[in-house]
Amino acid sequence: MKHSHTAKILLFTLILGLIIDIAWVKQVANKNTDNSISYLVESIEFTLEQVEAQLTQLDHHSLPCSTENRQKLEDIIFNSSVIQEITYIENDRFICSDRDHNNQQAIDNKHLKLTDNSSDYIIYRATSERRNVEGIFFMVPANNGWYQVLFNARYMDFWIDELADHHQVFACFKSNNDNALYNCENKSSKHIVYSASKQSAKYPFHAVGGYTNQIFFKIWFKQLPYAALIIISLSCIVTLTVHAYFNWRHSLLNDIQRGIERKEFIAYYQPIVDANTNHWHGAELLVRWNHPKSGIITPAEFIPAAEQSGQINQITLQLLERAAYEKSTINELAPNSYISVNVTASMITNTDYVESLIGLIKQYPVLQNNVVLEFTERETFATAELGLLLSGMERLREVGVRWALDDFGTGYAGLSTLQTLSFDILKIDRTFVASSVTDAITHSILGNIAEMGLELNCTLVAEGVETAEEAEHVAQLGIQRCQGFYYAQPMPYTDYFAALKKRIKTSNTHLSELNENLGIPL
Ligand SMILES: Nc1nc2c(ncn2[C@@H]2O[C@H](COP(=O)(O)O[C@H]3[C@@H](O)[C@H](n4cnc5c(=O)[nH]c(N)nc54)O[C@@H]3COP(=O)(O)O)[C@@H](O)[C@H]2O)c(=O)[nH]1
Repeated sequence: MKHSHTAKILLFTLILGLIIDIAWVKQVANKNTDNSISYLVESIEFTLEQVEAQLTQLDHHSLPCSTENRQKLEDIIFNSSVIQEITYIENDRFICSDRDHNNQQAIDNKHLKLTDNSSDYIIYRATSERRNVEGIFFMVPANNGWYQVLFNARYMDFWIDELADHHQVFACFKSNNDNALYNCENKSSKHIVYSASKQSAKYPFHAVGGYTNQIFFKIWFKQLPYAALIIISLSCIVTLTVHAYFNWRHSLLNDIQRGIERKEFIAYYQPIVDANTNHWHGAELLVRWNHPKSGIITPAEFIPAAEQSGQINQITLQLLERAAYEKSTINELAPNSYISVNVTASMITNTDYVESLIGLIKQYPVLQNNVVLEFTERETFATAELGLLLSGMERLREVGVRWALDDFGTGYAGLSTLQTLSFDILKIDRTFVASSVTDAITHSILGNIAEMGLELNCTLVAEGVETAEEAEHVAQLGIQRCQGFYYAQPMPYTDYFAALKKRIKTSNTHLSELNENLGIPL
């Protein structure tokens, strides 16, 4: 991998890390705002509840302005640092307060305007003419009038300001008729990124809070050193991993290419067996890489890379060419047996590649009428490609190729696709075979798959048969052929040839007779 690519990945991951960090901080700040606003509303509610509780403890059977009650009002004020005065009001007149007794003074019009609704509680901010102070007036209904509690507005402003600052939000408190109890215009007027509002469940006020650009960047800068450390570390790890992966992949692809040039890819043969007679009808060729340093390498380690890079096309041609030589020897024992080779659907939609397969089969007549090509149902049959696939399959049929659908039952091919492509063989995926013995549902699915395959006039092969029980089970369902470890593991050509020979010898039958038996047509 080039250095410039490494630098680009590093830059990309750093920018991505920063974007994720900003999104994350925003997410946290939004959540924090919602919680903070709830907390602020609860704090104010708690203060008001405490005052209200003290007022309701007063003796309402006696007159609100009795000496005893006024003494209690004085005690409430004495014990509070924020309440400046409590006045009892009736018929729009001051009746008494903690200080004055029965002065019957009329309430200022300004207050009257705010107290003309019928709520249980009233809260507003105004200047007290009598006391010449600015305050928050909280009015609690009592007897036939109201207790008017005067909170020191400056103290409340300071307190709310501190709470908001501590929670890193701006906060405003407003009465329900939008009279500001705590004015935060200066703080919230500009560039609000997020705001939320919460209504008090009990008292007629609500809180609005949120954060501006300025607050957001303050929060963001505060966490930046830690975030930067994490972002830089993760970016380095991701870059190094990607770098290592591409280097590994690059050297794997180079190695595969070298393997192709030196013809290191060979086929292992796994017999395909008659479910009733145990005769070997043919074999599936499974590729192995005979690596000069690592020995035999299984397909899982190189097929995905080879398929992605397209190198699988060359490998398959080499495998078939080698199989042509091997098949000519096998023909001495079983001339009618077939070999089954894995291809991908995309190979068959590639007309040039189809022509090279045809050329190879024509070059080696031993392959004609003896080759089955199989591709997996897991590959999606895109509708646009179905036509190409069909014509590729037809072209290859002309040189005697038969078609098998691998992993049948696990993919997306619908009935109409199966009918259109008209496979000769359906290979039932091993997952259905394995659990059909123990699981009743899979058992009936396997039965249905078998029925469907037979209706489509296909020869059925059960894949992955591992036990005698599974083999018996498969035969009972009318599945004609089996493949799996119960019969034989995939093996090198020489072992396969020796095993085939041994089977023929021990059967104590004439070789010519056997050849006829082995070659049961597809
Ligand atoms: N495009 C190509 N793909 C190929 C080629 N050769 C193989 N492959 C695909 O690689 C996958 C893995 O193959 P492999 O490791 O060889 O495994 C095969 C068998 O060993 C295994 N198998 C067979 N019987 C049993 C069994 O009883 N139990 C069990 N657990 N596994 C068993 O199954 C694999 C064969 O699968 P399938 O092809 O679906 O018949 C595999 O997907 C191959 O397709 C190639 O040349 N080209």
